Amino acid sequence: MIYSCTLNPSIDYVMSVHEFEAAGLNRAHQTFYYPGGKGINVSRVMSRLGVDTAALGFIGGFTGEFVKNFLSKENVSHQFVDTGQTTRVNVKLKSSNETEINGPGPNLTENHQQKLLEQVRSLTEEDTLVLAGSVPSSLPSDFYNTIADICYKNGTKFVADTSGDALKNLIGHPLFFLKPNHHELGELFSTNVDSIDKAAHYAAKLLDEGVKHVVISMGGAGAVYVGENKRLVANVPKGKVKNSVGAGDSLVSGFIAALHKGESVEEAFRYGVAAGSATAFNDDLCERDDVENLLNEIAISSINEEGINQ
Ligand SMILES: Nc1ncnc2c1ncn2[C@@H]1O[C@H](COP(=O)(O)OP(=O)(O)OP(=O)(O)O)[C@@H](O)[C@H]1O
Ligand SMILES: O=P(O)(O)OC[C@@]1(O)O[C@H](CO)[C@@H](O)[C@@H]1O
Repeated sequence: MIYSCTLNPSIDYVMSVHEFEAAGLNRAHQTFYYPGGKGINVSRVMSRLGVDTAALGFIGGFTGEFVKNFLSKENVSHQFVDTGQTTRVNVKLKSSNETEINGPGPNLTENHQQKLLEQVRSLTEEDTLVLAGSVPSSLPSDFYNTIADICYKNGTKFVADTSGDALKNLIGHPLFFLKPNHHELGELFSTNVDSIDKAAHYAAKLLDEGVKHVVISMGGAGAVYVGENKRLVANVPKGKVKNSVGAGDSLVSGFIAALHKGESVEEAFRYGVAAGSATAFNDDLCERDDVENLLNEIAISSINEEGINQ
């Protein structure tokens, strides 16, 4: 089973405003409410792609009820630890560009933490855990590492999608899959990753640190895969970007879902990029048909010492 874990879920309140004016009264012409948080997005996409999944994490209050009901309606299983505190609402403001305001997290006690860690301890080598998103400030800063260590001990495949210190502290742990975007990769190595070659170069360093599969997403500029004896590059399909929220999570989900179905690394990479773009071209997260309709538009080439090999 593929589990996701979201330490800091949300309701994503999406507001579209024609011409946003800071410090003025703006009226939205369209609004949506979605369950949010990176792990939850991974599970929603996973389920749409036909792979069994369950969402773990911390949730509470009336907003938490909304998230749970929404997931249940979509047939996404969930086993959240109840915090008794209102899950945050993250504002996604769409106008000529996108502005996000993400709320803080809940106050999580030792008891909450132990309940979640107990669930992680019950996973086996048959399972994959995708831990994704920010760490509420009430948790120890090495909480990702604690979960990574439990997974390593139990043979559970561990996938992480986070940034900043949580990402930095994880380096050196054996990870099954990591998908930083090129900015996050640059931050890790204190450099500017502004080309496919540089992305492949620094992604390979993550392999040396024990990561099995690395994908570097570069927004509209393509994506790079680096794994054992393999370096690949993908273009992204052309289309009108409506929503970048959850595009990275969709890539993670598509890649894991395809590998889980027994696809090759090349096909899983293509599937992941298609899922990312299908979400970018949609108001909500991608549907399976949207993803599969884009597969033909994505070319995968290998990168060798001399550059890209068509
Ligand atoms: N302009 C674009 N055109 C087509 N696809 C895109 C575009 N921007 C993003 N995508 C799709 O979304 C994927 C993830 O994008 P990006 O590199 O922005 O990741 P991210 O920063 O992790 O995303 P997020 O904004 O969800 O956090 C890309 O690999 C691609 O598939
Ligand atoms: O505050 P975090 O945990 O870093 O990110 C949370 C978030 O922005 O990430 C998802 C998109 O990737 C959204 O659904 C959600 O609102």
